[in-house]
Amino acid sequence: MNAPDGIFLPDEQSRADQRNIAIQRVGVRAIRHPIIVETLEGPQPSVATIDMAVFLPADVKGTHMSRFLEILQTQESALTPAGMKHMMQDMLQRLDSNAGTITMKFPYFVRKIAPISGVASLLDYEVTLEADNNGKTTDVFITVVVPVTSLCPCSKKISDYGAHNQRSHITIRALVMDGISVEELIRMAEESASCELWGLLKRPDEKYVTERAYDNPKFVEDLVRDVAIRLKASKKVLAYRIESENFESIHNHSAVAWIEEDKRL
Ligand SMILES: Nc1nc2c(ncn2[C@@H]2O[C@H](COP(=O)(O)OP(=O)(O)OP(=O)(O)O)[C@@H](O)[C@H]2O)c(=O)[nH]1
Repeated sequence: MNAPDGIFLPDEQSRADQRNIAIQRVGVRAIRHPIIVETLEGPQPSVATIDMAVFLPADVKGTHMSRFLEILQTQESALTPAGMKHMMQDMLQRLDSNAGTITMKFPYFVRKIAPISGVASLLDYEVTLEADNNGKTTDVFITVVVPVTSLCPCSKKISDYGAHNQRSHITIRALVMDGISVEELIRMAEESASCELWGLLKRPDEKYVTERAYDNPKFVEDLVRDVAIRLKASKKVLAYRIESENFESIHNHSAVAWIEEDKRL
C-alpha cells in the first residue's frame, strides 16, 4: 500500500531473496483480540492471545505482516473448530502461502450447578484452539486445562484418618473432528477425577466434595488412564495427549503423568 499523498513506498518485503532458504513459519505472536466462542449455552465473548504464521518460500524476502491482523478484523461469527479451518483457508489465500498455523488461547467459562445446594456459578478453563495446515489438510486441535481434585489412594489406605489431596490440572490436547464441543473434553477430565471443582459452593456442597473425593481416590496414573479410556471411546477424537499435574500438598513439587496416542496409526 502507498502513502495517502500518493508518495511511492517501496515494498521491501516482496523483493526476491537470493539465499535460497525457505522459512517454515513466519508471522505474528501474542496478539490480544476480542473473540466470540461457540459454547453449548450459545456464543460467549472472550479475549484471546493469538499466534499466526505461514510458510515462506525460499525466493521471497518477507511475508505480508499486516495481513494477519486484517484477517482478525473480519472475523464476525463465533469461533468453532470448523471456523478455524475457514480462517486457515483465508490466511493461506491472503498470505499467498500453502502451509500455516493459527493458535488462539483464551479463558472459557462453563456455568456449573453446585452438587447439593444447586447454586449456579461460572468456572473458568484455559482453552486453546489450534489449526495446523501442513501443505495438504488442516488439522484442528483443542487443548483444555481442567482443574480438578485428586485424593491419594496410598495416603487413604495407610492413615488412621484423613488423606492428602490437592488440586490437579488435567490437560487434554486432542486432534478433533468437526462437531465436538469443548465441554465434552472438559467432562472427560472431570469425570475421571476424585472430584470436580465448582466456583461457588455452600456448606452442604463442601461436605459433598470432601466425601466424594475420599470415596474416589486417584493416583496421577489413575487420572490419565481414566481420561484415556474416554478419549479412546470418542469417535470425534483422532489423536490425543493427556497430562495430569498434581500439585502435591505434602511436597513442594508436582507429580506428573502423560499418555499419547494417535489412533490413525
Ligand atoms: N515481513 C516483515 N514485515 C515486518 C517486519 N517487521 C515489521 N513488519 C511489518 O510490515 C508491515 C507492512 O508490511 P505489509 O504487510 O507488507 O504491508 P503492505 O505492503 O502495505 O500491505 P500489502 O499490500 O497487503 O502487502 C507493517 O505492519 C509491519 O508490522 C518483519 O520483520 N518482516
